Amino acid sequence: MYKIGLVGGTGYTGAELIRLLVNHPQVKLHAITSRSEQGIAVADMFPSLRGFVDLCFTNPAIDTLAECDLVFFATPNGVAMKLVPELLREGIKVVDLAADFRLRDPAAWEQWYGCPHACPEILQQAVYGLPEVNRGLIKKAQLVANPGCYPTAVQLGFLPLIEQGLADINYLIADAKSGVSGAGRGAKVGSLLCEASENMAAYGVAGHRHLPEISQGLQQMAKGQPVGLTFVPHLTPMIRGIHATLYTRVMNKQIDLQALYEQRFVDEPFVDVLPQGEHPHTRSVKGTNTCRMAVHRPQNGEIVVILSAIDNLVKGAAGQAIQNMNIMLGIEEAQSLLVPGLMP
Ligand SMILES: NC(=O)C1=CN([C@@H]2O[C@H](COP(=O)(O)OP(=O)(O)OC[C@H]3O[C@@H](n4cnc5c(N)ncnc54)[C@H](OP(=O)(O)O)[C@@H]3O)[C@@H](O)[C@H]2O)C=CC1
Ligand SMILES: CC(=O)N[C@@H](CCC(=O)OP(=O)(O)O)C(=O)O
Repeated sequence: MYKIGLVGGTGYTGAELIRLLVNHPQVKLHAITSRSEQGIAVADMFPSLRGFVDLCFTNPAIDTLAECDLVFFATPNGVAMKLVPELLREGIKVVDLAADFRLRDPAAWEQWYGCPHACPEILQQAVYGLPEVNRGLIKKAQLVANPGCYPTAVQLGFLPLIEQGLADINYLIADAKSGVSGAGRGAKVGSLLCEASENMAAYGVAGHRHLPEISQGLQQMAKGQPVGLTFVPHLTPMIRGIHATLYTRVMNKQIDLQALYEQRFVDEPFVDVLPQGEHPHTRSVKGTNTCRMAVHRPQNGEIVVILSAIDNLVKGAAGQAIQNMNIMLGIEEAQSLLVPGLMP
C-alpha cells in the first residue's frame, strides 16, 4: 500500500481526490491537511465520506508529509512551490494540482501569477501531467504539474490536428465555458447563487493565465513552432463541467477527420470520440475522468470545429491527478477511475 498525503483537503479538488482515492486498492490516505479545520474529522466536514475516511484534518507539516510515498497539493497557486523542494529532497513524489510547476519559464510565471517563482531551479524537472501527450515522462517523474481544467479540454481537443501538422496553428480559437466549481470553494461574490445562476459572461478576454499554459502545450505538439491562440473563458450557470468549442483551419481538406480523431485516441482510456455528427454534453462526463469530444467540419468547409467536454474537478483536476499518480507509481493507469457519469 502506498501512503498518500493531501495538502488542501477542504477544497473542491481536495474533496474530489478523497472521494476517488478511498476505494483505490493500492493506496491509503495517510494525511489530509487543512489549516482552518485542524482536528476536525474529514467525514464530519464531508458527510458523503462517512464510513470511508477516519482521518482528521492536520496542519500541513513537512514531517508528516515526508512519511508519504506521494503527496498531492490541492492548494491555491503559489503554495506548493514553497514546500515541494523539501519533499523532493526527502525522495517523495509530488503531484501539484495548482499552476506552480506548469510553466517552464519562471519569467512567464512571474508575469501571469504576479510574484517571483520560489524555486525556478525545479521547473525544468517538473513534467506536465497530460498523460495523452507525456505518458513516458510522467512514468519517470518525481514531480508532476497537473494541467489546469481549461488547458486539459483545449489541448486534448486540438491534439490530433496539431500533432499531424494539419491545423493552421496561427489561427486557433478556444471558446470555453466553465461551471462555477472551477473557481474553488472559497467564498466569492461571483460564486453566490444570486450572481452565478441564470447568468453567463465571458471573463479574462484580454489575457487569462491559462493562455500561456495552453500555448506552451500546443507549441510542444507543433514541435516547437509558436502558435497563435485566442482563448476566451466563460462562467456558466452549472456546478461542474467545461465545454470547449475549438476552431481552426484545416490544411488538408481531403483528410478524414473522424478517422484521425478515432485513431489518435483509440488506446486512450479517458478520451471518447463520439460518432460523426454528435455533440458531447458536460452532463455525460459529470463525475468521470473522461474527455468526450466530437469533430465537425460544417458545410465541408475549411474551418474545423472540435467540441471537447470534461468535468473540471475530475479530468480537469483530481481524476487526472490520480491518473498521473497511477502512472508514477507503476499502478494500472485507469485504476479506480473508470466510472460511468452521474445522471442527471
Ligand atoms: N476547481 C477546479 O475546477 C480546479 C482547480 N484547480 C487548481 O487546484 C487547486 C485547488 O483548487 P480548489 O480545490 O478549487 O481550491 P479551494 O479554494 O476549493 O481549496 C483550497 C485548499 O487549499 C488549502 N489552503 C489554502 N491556502 C493554503 C496554504 N497557504 N497552505 C496550505 N493549504 C492551503 C485550503 O484549506 P485551508 O485554508 O484550511 O488550509 C483548501 O483546502 C488550485 O490551485 C486551483 O487553481 C485546477 C483545476 C481545476
Ligand atoms: C470558473 C473559474 O473561475 N475557473 C478558474 C480556473 C480553474 C483552474 O483550473 O485553475 P488553475 O489554473 O489555477 O488550476 C479561473 O478561471 O481562474
